[in-house]
Amino acid sequence: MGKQLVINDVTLRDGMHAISHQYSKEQIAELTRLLDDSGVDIIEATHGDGLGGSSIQYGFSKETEDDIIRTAVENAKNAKVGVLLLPGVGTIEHLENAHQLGAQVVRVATHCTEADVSEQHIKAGVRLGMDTVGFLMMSHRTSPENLLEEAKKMESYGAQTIYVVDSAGALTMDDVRSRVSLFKQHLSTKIGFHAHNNLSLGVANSIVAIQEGVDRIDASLAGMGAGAGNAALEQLVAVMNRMGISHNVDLYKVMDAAENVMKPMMVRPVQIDRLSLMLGYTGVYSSFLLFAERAGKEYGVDARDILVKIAEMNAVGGQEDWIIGVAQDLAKEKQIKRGIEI
Ligand SMILES: C[C@H](O)CC(=O)C(=O)O
Ligand SMILES: [Mn+2]
Repeated sequence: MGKQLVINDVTLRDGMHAISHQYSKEQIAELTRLLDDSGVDIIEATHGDGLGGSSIQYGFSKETEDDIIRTAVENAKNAKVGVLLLPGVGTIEHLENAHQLGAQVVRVATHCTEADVSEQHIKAGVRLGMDTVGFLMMSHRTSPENLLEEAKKMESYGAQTIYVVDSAGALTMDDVRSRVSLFKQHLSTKIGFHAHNNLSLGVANSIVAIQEGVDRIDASLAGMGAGAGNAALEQLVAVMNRMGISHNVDLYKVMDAAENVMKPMMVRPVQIDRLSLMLGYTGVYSSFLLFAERAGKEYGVDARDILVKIAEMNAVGGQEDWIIGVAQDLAKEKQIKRGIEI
């Protein structure tokens, strides 16, 4: 536990999902200053779905991509600013632009069984001299052995760090242990872990990952992130302090930032409620939460039933539009049943 853990904050990227990508420049500036002053090592700032994410499919962000990155870069004195890139949503041109604006870290994210689509983007990150990370999303949807095979592809493209990403907050502690320990045994890259708190395991799973030897951990102020949020930075730091795990973050500063600044900014409280719990329970992508909630209200159906169907369909990020179709089908079924009852 002696080594210094790198904290990659995602308040300004995963947190974008929780605010429907509507942070203002002023909010981005304030949160960046607080995070930077607290000692986090990396501040990731983009649309929730990464570079190029601002669109009808994922939802438009309030500020432009350039303004989000520029504002974070201007306000971070010590921390590196990072960006997320999903090949196909974002392009190498987006990455070159982000790099020009001062981003130093790129995390190239693919579904856990599709690492091969990351080759060009990882190579581009390396060519630009960026700290280049492979990010294997929805890691619960494949076996630890297969996840390792996908990670090896990212390693062969030049990724310097590779993440186990629990996008649905569906991994249990043993699931995290088995995945991270295989990475540790067989990869020569650094390793990271990204949690979601849907099953209330965000901090616990992060600690298991640290015990298994990860080098980087993601967290966000008050857990600000998709679904029930990520591992809450202030909670994680408190636990790490109790366990003697080395890191650079000041506990009081992140406690104050979470309580005084982050929580009042939340539009919908980031919490474990029946719908976010259902994401972890069924293994659905956390960023589907607000889409399912809206569709449930609009079509008069239980949003939990939408998530059950979406899980059966094995939906992945980018298939947000399926949610509307499922809600319409459920509404029709409900009408038919009512008709029969009448
Ligand atoms: C695009 C996703 O929001 C990336 C992420 O944070 C996850 O899969 O979890
Ligand atoms: Mn996430």
